Amino acid sequence: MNIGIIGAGAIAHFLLEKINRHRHENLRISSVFVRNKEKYRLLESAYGVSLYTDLEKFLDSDIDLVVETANIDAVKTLLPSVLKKKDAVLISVGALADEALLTEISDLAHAYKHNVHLPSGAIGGLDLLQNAHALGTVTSVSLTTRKPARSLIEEDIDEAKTVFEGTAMEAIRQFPKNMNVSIVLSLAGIGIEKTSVRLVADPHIDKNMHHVEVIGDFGEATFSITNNPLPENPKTSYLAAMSILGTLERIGQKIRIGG
Ligand SMILES: NC(=O)C1=CN([C@@H]2O[C@H](COP(=O)(O)OP(=O)(O)OC[C@H]3O[C@@H](n4cnc5c(N)ncnc54)[C@H](OP(=O)(O)O)[C@@H]3O)[C@@H](O)[C@H]2O)C=CC1
Ligand SMILES: O=C([O-])CC(=O)C(=O)O
Repeated sequence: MNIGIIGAGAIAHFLLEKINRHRHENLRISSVFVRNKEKYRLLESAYGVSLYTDLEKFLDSDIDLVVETANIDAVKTLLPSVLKKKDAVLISVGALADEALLTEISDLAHAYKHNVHLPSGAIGGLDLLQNAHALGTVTSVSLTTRKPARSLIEEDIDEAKTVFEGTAMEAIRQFPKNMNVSIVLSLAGIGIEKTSVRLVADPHIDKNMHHVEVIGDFGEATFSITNNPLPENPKTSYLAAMSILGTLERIGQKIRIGG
């Protein structure tokens, strides 16, 4: 499968390394959509990709699918055009907290017969949550995220501090680079207004920690992960980048686990 990536930051570099540098058996990144070609010129020789600043030319290049690794604004402005021509994988899932965009995306995906894949990102347990929610019997979903203080706030603190407590909707508004996990969790479960979130800035940790609690008729489930950060962007967990690779590998499979 030939892939086009939007964005060329920490996650994009992870994918270029794992797919192109290590010569992935079934995947190849051939096109990268950027805002500034000069800034990313080295990618062409390092990974054998072509850079594009023109979205239509990028979409008409030799790609089967588009992977977004940019940010929420890029999803809002670019995804509608992408879906008219290609399937898409999104990591800045927080964009879909915007109900109007979610409806537009869903309508376009149906009209143009394209799929939108949302990787689980820096968390897990979404299969359980989706199954438990199938009959509408999940009563509570909560997420507690702890990140190194410097990823969340500028002030120096000595003790862990709750910097946000509220709904996933408000969490992604206030922390668009850190709370995408809360939106994929909401979409898999009971929704953006009902999923509760606590975000803690902790000066004593160097990993991104997520703790999910789900309660419903099925019983109760908890899921905790301590994520190593991506060196190029410590706000972003290594697993988030890996989850895109996992999603891409599963797209072509005939036997799907937990699907
Ligand atoms: N779902 C999840 O669990 C997670 C989601 N994320 C999200 O993934 C996204 C990528 O993360 P990461 O790689 O660490 O981020 P980086 O900041 O390292 O990289 C972002 C890249 O996107 C580019 N970019 C921004 N806007 C556009 C645009 N309109 N068109 C083309 N390129 C653009 C930037 O380029 P430029 O040089 O032009 O600024 C940069 O190259 C972020 O939105 C992050 O919040 C991260 C972790 C977990
Ligand atoms: O990478 C993480 O741990 C989570 C993150 O930034 C996000 O969800 O936006």
